[in-house]
Amino acid sequence: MQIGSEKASSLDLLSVVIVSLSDGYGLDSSTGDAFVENRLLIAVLSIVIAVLVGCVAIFFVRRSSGRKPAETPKPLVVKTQMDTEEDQGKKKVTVFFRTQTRTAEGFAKALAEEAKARYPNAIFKVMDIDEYATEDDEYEENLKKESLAVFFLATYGDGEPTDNAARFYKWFTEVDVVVDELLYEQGI
Ligand SMILES: Cc1cc2nc3c(=O)[nH]c(=O)nc-3n(C[C@H](O)[C@H](O)[C@H](O)COP(=O)(O)O)c2cc1C
Repeated sequence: MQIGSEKASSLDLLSVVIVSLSDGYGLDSSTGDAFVENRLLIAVLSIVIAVLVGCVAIFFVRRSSGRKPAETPKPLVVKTQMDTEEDQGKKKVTVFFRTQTRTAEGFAKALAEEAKARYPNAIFKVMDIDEYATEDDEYEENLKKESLAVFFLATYGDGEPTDNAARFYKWFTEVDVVVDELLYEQGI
């Protein structure tokens, strides 16, 4: 080790520290000596590690710079068979049911099956009236889109609607009053 005459390398400095530490803490002096003797090996290992770290860094930098910015996903528009058929100008017929013990549902499905077989140019759909709309306004909005609507509605008590039709029944009777008033005003 030549400190003073030539500029000391960092390995020289490390050797001095390890030798003095091994002396100072009463460690086996061979530890420090072994380090000093294997300086070349340590130097080579340090270079190899530095090169490896550099390669890994370059790899990550290239990978991140090569990545395209995330594109905003386009809304997925899937045309259902129903949409396509509607585009072709087919009539849309919905068979509604309201039921307590499923008799009306059975009738609605039977009618739709029979009608499908007889009228291939129309689209038939069977639907629980309770699932047709979530808001009252939607009944009118959706019904306007139907070419034809058929209702199988079971009644209970004194001609009262079933539980699953209470909301539709309320809307329908209110609309009925409005329609009656309009007809009355027009003298019909
Ligand atoms: C307790 C009870 C009350 C009924 N009340 C009426 C009624 O007020 N008016 C009516 O037309 N039918 C009434 N029905 C007949 C049902 O509407 C009929 O059985 C219907 O097919 C039942 O349909 P669902 O199985 O789809 O619920 C009543 C039936 C039961 C069992």
